[in-house]
Amino acid sequence: MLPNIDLTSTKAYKYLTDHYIDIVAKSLKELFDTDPERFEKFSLQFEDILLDYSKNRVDDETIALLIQLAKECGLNEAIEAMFSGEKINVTEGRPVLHIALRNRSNKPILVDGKDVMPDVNRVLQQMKDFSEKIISGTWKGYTGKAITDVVNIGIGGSDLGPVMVTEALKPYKNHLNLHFVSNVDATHIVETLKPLNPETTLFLIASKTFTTQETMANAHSARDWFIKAGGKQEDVAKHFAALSTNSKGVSEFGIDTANMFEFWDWVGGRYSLWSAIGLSIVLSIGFENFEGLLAGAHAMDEHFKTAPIEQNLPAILALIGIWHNNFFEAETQAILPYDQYMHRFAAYFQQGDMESNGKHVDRNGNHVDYQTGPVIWGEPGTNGQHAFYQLIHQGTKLIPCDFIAPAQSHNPLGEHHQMLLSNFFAQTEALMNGKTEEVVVDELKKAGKNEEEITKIAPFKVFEGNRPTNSILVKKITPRTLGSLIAMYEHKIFTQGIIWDIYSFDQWGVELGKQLAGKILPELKDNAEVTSHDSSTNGLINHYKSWR
Ligand SMILES: O=P(O)(O)OC[C@H]1O[C@H](O)[C@@H](O)[C@@H](O)[C@@H]1O
Repeated sequence: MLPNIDLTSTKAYKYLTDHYIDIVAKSLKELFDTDPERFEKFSLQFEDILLDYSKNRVDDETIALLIQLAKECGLNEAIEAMFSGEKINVTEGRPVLHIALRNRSNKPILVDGKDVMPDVNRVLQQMKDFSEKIISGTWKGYTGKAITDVVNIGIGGSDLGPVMVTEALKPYKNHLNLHFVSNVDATHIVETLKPLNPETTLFLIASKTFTTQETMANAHSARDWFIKAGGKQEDVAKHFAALSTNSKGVSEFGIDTANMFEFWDWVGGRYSLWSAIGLSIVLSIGFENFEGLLAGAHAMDEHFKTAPIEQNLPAILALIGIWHNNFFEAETQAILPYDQYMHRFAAYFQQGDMESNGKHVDRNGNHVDYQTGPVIWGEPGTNGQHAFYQLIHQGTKLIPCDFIAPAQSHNPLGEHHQMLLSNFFAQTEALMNGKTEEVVVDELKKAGKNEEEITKIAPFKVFEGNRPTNSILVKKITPRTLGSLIAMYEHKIFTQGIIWDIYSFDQWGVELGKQLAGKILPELKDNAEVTSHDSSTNGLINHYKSWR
């Protein structure tokens, strides 16, 4: 079972509250000046991933206390509970076993006394066989032509992971064109289908539940498009496959269960890219590369499970995050990849983190009296620098940032990569050191400004600095490294959920909107005046009816 704790009553939390007062009085610059070992001390390496967390407002005592906090909150016991298949997703009565999907050791993992690994391996084999046929062109469409385009229809966890990974690993891509349709806005499917030929298009209907409104609507429209273009009902089997836990729903839709790639209720949607949901990834980069991704994640799983907290990358990232979130009262966390291929990484972890830890009820069902999950956001560097970094450097809000960059580019063109990385290094340095008034005045003097001009302009050019950042430098974005990176963030989220005493693996918060939309949909069918809601909702609906 997960440990029962009262976060703010732990000894470590109380010590950290006092310790915070000492730390806020010190600047990051001072911390570096007084400790020449800081980088060595506060950086960790796992395979080809270097995490430098020295540019955070922490000292030896902070780290020791944060580690104590993790221990008092039962992190080690919780890790053991997850890996051994305990039903730690209590509100849904399920284990949490995305780690089984990438368990390359094949050591048995039991759910209700049954090893899940044979099923995991069976579906992986099915994905391998299917993808080889599609990629090699031996699988033919209804007019005998090979598949050229794959459309994944899914939303949330059945979309974001595959989109993010296929983009991040584009250098490994084969000849197949990948498309992703998620939004119920018809524009998404209409625009996607416009250039496609039904004879050479394969649809993957990706939905854990196979009941999600958006996905079902898009799947039906895709099938209508296929039939309208000349495909027959019996041809559907050659052009539609399902990735789901719901075999009944799949056969009711008309997809042959031979074309169904199964997964299980112990895989959370936002943790499902390692499951059959990853079929679009396999089709895009081939099975071997997908195995590389799984192996990277598995290696990180082993590290998370076995490394002591002080050397444990996900745990340290989580603790630094808690320090900012609960003591510095930072509301958000930026994820800033200096890699164009990783442009959906932050969007992916918006779901991963915010759907997991956006909870205000603790594991006893009581309202928490402290902050939980942060707002996650970010864009790739250097684009972000020319958009929102102004606020990070000089705004009134504290924005802890994770900077991520590969040392080796997949596109070594001229000096581009050095330019990119010079920005990566410069930003965290600038955020840490800032620019004092003295330096600003000196620069203005050198630029020939007079006293009056200097007094006027100087305040605007001062940077306070002291802005915390993590730098995550990887050798190269390969399937293995990406797998490790994703798993690192997954376990960071897990660790924080444990310490905040919340359930990270349910998502009741997405239900209310769904229910209400289900109630409103029939009210939109005719032009009768709607009066069943508040005046705003009624007013909006009736106005919509008058305009359509
Ligand atoms: O794969 P499904 O079942 O279509 O769910 C898609 C998404 O639906 C909801 O928004 C949530 O439950 C998400 O966690 C999930 O990823």
